[in-house]
Amino acid sequence: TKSTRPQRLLKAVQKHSTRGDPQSVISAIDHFCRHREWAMNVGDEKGSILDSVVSELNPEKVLELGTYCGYSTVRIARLLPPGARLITLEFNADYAAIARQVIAWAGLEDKVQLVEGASGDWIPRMKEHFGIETFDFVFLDHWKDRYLPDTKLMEDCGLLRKGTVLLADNVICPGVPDYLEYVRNSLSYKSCYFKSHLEYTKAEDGLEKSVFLG
Ligand SMILES: Cc1ccc(Cc2cc(O)c(O)c(C(=O)NC/C=C/[C@H]3O[C@@H](n4cnc5c(N)ncnc54)[C@H](O)[C@@H]3O)c2)cc1
Ligand SMILES: [Mg+2]
Repeated sequence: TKSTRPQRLLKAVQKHSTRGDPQSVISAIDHFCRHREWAMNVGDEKGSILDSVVSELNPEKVLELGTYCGYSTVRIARLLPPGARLITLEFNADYAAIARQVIAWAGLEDKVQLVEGASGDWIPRMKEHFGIETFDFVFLDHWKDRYLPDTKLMEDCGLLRKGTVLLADNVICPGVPDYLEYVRNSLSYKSCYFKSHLEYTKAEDGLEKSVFLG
């Protein structure tokens, strides 16, 4: 039977990158998406902005919503200090299976916990199941109509603390108008927009960085 795009992306990683070398995995995926098949990874341009936000923050506890093939998981985890942990949620079993192999190939499985399930089910269980008090950094890149409800759910579950940084992908394309309106107008957030482009294209897109003020 015909392979899927994530399966072909994984093959490209295994063929064109070095096991245990996260940067080569990132470059292999970007090359595949630019020259073979576009895929909805945050990409190299927005990825550099993601890198700078993570490097500046040096987070211990990270949550990623929407793993897909694990590209941004690898980008974030490669920058985390020893002992830091990234929990990434993915409810599509096929994507989760590919992402696990990409993360393992990059040699980052010790820093990453991929949880197969829906954000709405797992956010309320973070404390009792993973012993998480609060997150230092959250990367939102899942279905766009879930950004706002999941942000409110994280607030309600006490998972955000003064200074927690939320970074949201695709705030222009596909766009997340309800989420943007919320974080830009709420007194509980200090928000700013990083203008960029939709991965591997010339279309405008960007990341919204929102600091929770408590
Ligand atoms: C019009 C238009 C269409 C597409 C684009 C291009 C474009 C560019 C982008 O960077 C994009 O991120 C997207 C995009 O749609 N991303 C959605 C990403 C979902 C992944 O997350 C998973 N997931 C979704 N909801 C949940 C959930 N609750 N709990 C756990 N996992 C979830 C899914 O299983 C997928 O693994 C699209 C641009 C413009
Ligand atoms: Mg995205």
